[in-house]
Amino acid sequence: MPEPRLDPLLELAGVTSGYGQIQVLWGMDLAVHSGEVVALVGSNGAGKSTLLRTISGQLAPREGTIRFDGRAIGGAKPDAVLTAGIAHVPEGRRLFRGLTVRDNLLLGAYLRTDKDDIARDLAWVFELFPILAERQRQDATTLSGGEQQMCAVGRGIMSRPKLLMIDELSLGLSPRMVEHLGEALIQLNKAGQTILLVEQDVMTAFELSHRAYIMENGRVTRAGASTELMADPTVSEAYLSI
Ligand SMILES: Nc1ncnc2c1ncn2[C@@H]1O[C@H](COP(=O)(O)OP(=O)(O)OP(=O)(O)O)[C@@H](O)[C@H]1O
Repeated sequence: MPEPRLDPLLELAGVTSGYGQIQVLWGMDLAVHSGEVVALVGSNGAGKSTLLRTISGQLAPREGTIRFDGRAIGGAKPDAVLTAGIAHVPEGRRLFRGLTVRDNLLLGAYLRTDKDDIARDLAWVFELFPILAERQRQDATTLSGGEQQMCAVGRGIMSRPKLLMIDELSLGLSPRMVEHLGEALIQLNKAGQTILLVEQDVMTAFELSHRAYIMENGRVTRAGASTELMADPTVSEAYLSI
């Protein structure tokens, strides 16, 4: 994996967020540097998806700041966040029924006008996931679970994001498929893509990332280099056995 640069591309400081009366995030601090893969792990309900929704503009932070690429983006609408360069691959893939794989992928580029580059990026997605090229005329919702995840990640890539956020890469997939997707993510990162990965499978998360944050009840409880967290007995006792 390439060495990350030092300037934070994404920086959260003291972010609180939630739904109506329910507060989920309680002062989140987090940084992602250009070139890094950063994993966010933690048990069910820790607030990982809520954090991604708060970054991508589906939820507005109640307190704290979110800076991306040198600008404050906290509270910006989803389209503005996407235009600023953050793509969010949601949990559950959310592909559009009645649209082909190709059209679902092209939807990721709906805010772009650079036709030649869009064609080049589509070819790149097909290089990363050759099965999608084979199935490009098929209704995307008839793909297998793993292929749907490839299509969802591909749709994220099609916005040519500076930061690609993926919620639960491995959810419901076979170990072989998770390995295949993981290899594609490593290839993507080697090509320069910065990635923030939410992942319940802690081993997969550590293996794919440079650094990781462990979240519990809406707060960061541990953070560090993934290799160090993996080797830490208190972490392995708490997370790697489940
Ligand atoms: N739309 C919503 N309305 C109200 N509460 C919600 C909503 N979505 C999530 N929550 C609550 O927010 C808390 C955090 O959920 P979130 O999905 O962010 O956790 P998570 O860490 O991603 O968990 P999981 O790994 O199970 O997806 C949970 O208590 C959940 O019930």
